[in-house]
Amino acid sequence: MTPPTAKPARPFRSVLYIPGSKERALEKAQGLAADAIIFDLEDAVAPDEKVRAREVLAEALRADYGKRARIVRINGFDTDWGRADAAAFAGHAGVDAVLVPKVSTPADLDAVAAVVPDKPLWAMMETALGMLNAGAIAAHPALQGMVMGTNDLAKELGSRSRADRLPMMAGLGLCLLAAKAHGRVIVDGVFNAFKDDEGLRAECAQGRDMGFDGKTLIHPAQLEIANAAFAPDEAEIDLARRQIAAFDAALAGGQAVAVVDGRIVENLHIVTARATLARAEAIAALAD
Ligand SMILES: CC(C)(COP(=O)(O)OP(=O)(O)OC[C@H]1O[C@@H](n2cnc3c(N)ncnc32)[C@H](O)[C@@H]1OP(=O)(O)O)[C@@H](O)C(=O)NCCC(=O)NCCSC(=O)C[C@H](O)C(=O)O
Ligand SMILES: [Mg+2]
Repeated sequence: MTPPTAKPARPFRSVLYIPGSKERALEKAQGLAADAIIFDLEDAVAPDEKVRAREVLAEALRADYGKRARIVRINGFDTDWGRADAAAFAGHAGVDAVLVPKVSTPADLDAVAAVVPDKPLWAMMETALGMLNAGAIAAHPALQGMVMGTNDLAKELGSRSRADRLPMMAGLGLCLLAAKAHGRVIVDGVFNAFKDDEGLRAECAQGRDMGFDGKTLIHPAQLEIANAAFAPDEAEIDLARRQIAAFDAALAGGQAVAVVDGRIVENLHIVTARATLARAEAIAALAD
């Protein structure tokens, strides 16, 4: 069975990691303004806690998380826990997708898909080999989304942390191209300094400019900034509406080009304008 992997219309502006071992945080997340939650069994859970966290999470996911997408990050299949994690959440009604860490080749996804044939998979993009194979990974039939793992990538590269993320750009760009080419969701990596709002705002703006669908987060205090950064603002919505109206009028007059605010508007710009309005509607629908 191949699970449906077409890019969902739902927004993924804010994707919050929650350690699977933290009951209080698991409960709190039911009321947080996250578009999606990554329930983590991998790096946020200590080795001695892995088995308990799996059991805690399987129970916690029976609760109502509303419209938030529920994604479980399992341990790798090269660890003592990965296969049992996958088996525990295959067929679990409270799980929308399974996130596979450190995906380097499509074969890493094949192995998990064999154990979890009923769920879409997401891939952590965080190894150098994964960057080089991004196109083949994005093309995998079970894949729905990609998550940048910029901490692990920096570790592999031996790069330094910079505000402009210059050392990350090749990897971010390769994964973006791959995700867009195959119609997958792609969300940016975490911003570790979770008390630095200005730094987070700048990194969200950069990610949005590049074309990411949203940002992964590590603390509830980061939600509002990501939700705002990855939503179309009033000016973008207004421009999209005016572009569509002007283009329709141009077409009615037998023209294929309109001009709005001194810039040309052609068919391709209307595709973007309609996508902006659709994103705004999908965000509004979350509140219904
Ligand atoms: C970073 C933290 C360790 C901070 O924890 P803490 O000091 O407890 O924070 P606060 O006291 O400010 O917490 C306030 C309340 O918020 C709740 N809380 C905290 N974090 C979360 C969360 N992530 N989700 C839901 N709720 C959360 C606390 O329970 C408090 O609630 P209350 O009791 O009602 O006051 C901590 O935030 C944390 O553990 N964050 C997640 C870290 C994590 O998941 N890391 C792994 C993912 S990052 C990664 O691996 C990326 C990738 O693989 C890569 O390579 O880059
Ligand atoms: Mg990682």
